[in-house]
Amino acid sequence: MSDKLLEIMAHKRREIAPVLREVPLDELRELDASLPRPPSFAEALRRPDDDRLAVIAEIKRRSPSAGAIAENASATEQARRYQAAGASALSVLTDNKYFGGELGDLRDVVEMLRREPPSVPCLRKDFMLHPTQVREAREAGASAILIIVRALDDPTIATLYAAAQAAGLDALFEIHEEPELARALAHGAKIIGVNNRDLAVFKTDLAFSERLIPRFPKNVIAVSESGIATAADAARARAAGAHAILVGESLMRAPDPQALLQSLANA
Ligand SMILES: O=P(O)(O)OC[C@@H](O)[C@@H](O)c1c[nH]c2ccccc12
Repeated sequence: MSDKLLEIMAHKRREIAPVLREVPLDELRELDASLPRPPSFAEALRRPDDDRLAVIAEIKRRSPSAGAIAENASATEQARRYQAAGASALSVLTDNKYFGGELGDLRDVVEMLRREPPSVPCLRKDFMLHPTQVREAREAGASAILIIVRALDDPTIATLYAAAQAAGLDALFEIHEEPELARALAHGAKIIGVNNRDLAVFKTDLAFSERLIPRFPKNVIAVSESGIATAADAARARAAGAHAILVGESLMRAPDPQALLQSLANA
């Protein structure tokens, strides 16, 4: 694990310590049954029959690699733009210290999307460690959580995935290198994203997607994440076999995010 990822995970562990408690699977099942059903993340990502790439559009104010991106962006305003451009799903950063987001952003975006259709599924983008965070995600109205394989041991991944399934949430398993693909598959991952960003040096390289996505079993939904800024990048991800791309920084910085999103989807 890179130093930065280790640092972030250590911070996350301290941050959530005060709210940690045991969360039985039955409690998550009851919670799921008591709340409105969120739209399906997995369904939204399967390549539609017109063969366009699904775009997961991310709301991210800053990052350790880029620094400030759009510090004062309104999450709901940005979500409206993505929705209007036909984003298949949204990714909402809820980590505050490193990414400038909060759980309230996810709540606000979900609420806006409920009031103003069409509904779009949301991924809670955060560093998941414990079922308490899964519970928070479901309460906020997320459709999916992120499981970063290289940041977690296998028992923790199993616990998180079981919690997500009990809560009615999909999980995006994030990998970066070959051994993590085997680990994700051993857990029964149905949606796997290749992070093109090497967290050790913060450089992005689409070659990671090109190497790994062709090794996915056919029934797995493939996502290419990070470093996608142009239609040519999106076309590379698509040629590698990606059903979906996850795009943050370039959409947050774009003067016209709708036009960029559409050009990526049509690449
Ligand atoms: O801004 P980019 O390069 O388009 O990348 C988006 C997304 O892939 C990136 O934000 C990301 C990938 N994995 C993460 C894990 C946590 C936080 C953020 C991320």
